[in-house]
Amino acid sequence: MWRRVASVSHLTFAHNSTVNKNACTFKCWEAFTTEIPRKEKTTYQTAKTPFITFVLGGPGSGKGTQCMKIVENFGFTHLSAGDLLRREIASNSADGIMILNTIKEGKIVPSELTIKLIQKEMESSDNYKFLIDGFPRSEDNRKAFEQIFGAEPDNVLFFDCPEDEMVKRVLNRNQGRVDDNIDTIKKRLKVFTALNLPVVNYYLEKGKLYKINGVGTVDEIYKQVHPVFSTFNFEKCCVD
Ligand SMILES: Nc1ncnc2c1ncn2[C@@H]1O[C@H](COP(=O)(O)OP(=O)(O)O)[C@@H](O)[C@H]1O
Ligand SMILES: Nc1ccn([C@@H]2O[C@H](COP(=O)(O)OP(=O)(O)O)[C@@H](O)[C@H]2O)c(=O)n1
Ligand SMILES: [Mg+2]
Repeated sequence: MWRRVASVSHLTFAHNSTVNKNACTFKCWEAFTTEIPRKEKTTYQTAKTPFITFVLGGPGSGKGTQCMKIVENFGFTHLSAGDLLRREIASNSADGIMILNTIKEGKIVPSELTIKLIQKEMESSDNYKFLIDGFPRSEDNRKAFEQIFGAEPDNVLFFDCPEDEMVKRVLNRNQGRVDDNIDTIKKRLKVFTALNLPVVNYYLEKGKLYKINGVGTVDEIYKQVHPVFSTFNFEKCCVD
């Protein structure tokens, strides 16, 4: 039932969310009903079960903003695929120019490259709760992740936001991004509809999708997000 993935060696992956949830519940029980000797605590911390949430939504739908609030409240590590790719451009890596051109065109960077960056961050993290923001952006992203990690996300958030609202937000974002201009936004919206919505539908059919109304104030939207995670009792059981 459990599989250890060699490349993410400090994390133990479960095959489905039920198993993961039960593992977490068990740890809560353990932590609050027994005096745990130091040795057992160490064992628990080295055999962590990762909890993975994919965060999906169109450009400007509020993914990054809501991720910050989830991090504050539940102690997740936030991995934004776009931020990791932009960091790769800034580091003048061999792939930097290709990534820059792809982002300028609003297209999707080859899956293996994005996954390699995500994987590196997960490997170097002591945490086991990960928000993977802006990924998977295509069925190819999704399938490649499953193949490389041998795991699926525990749950998936989808911020549903009308196009005119997303365009307005992106044009006001002021982060100096090469893709936050009207020409690239139009391309990104087309890519979102053609390539990302099939991923959203895939997780909807699997019963893993939490569709969030992305219109309203940040706090109003977060009110819908909080219950998705509070059911897992992270605040109590998952203090690192
Ligand atoms: N609920 C909201 N209402 C208005 N503006 C928002 C809201 N949520 C986020 N923003 C702003 O919209 C822009 C895009 O948000 P961001 O979180 O970066 O979205 P995404 O990561 O989905 O592209 C940012 O400038 C952010 O401050
Ligand atoms: N999985 C991903 C995520 C982002 N990207 C690229 O990075 C760009 C910016 O992604 P982002 O997630 O930072 O964008 P927002 O939705 O936050 O505006 C995308 O438009 C793609 O060009 C990608 O190729 N593959
Ligand atoms: Mg973002």
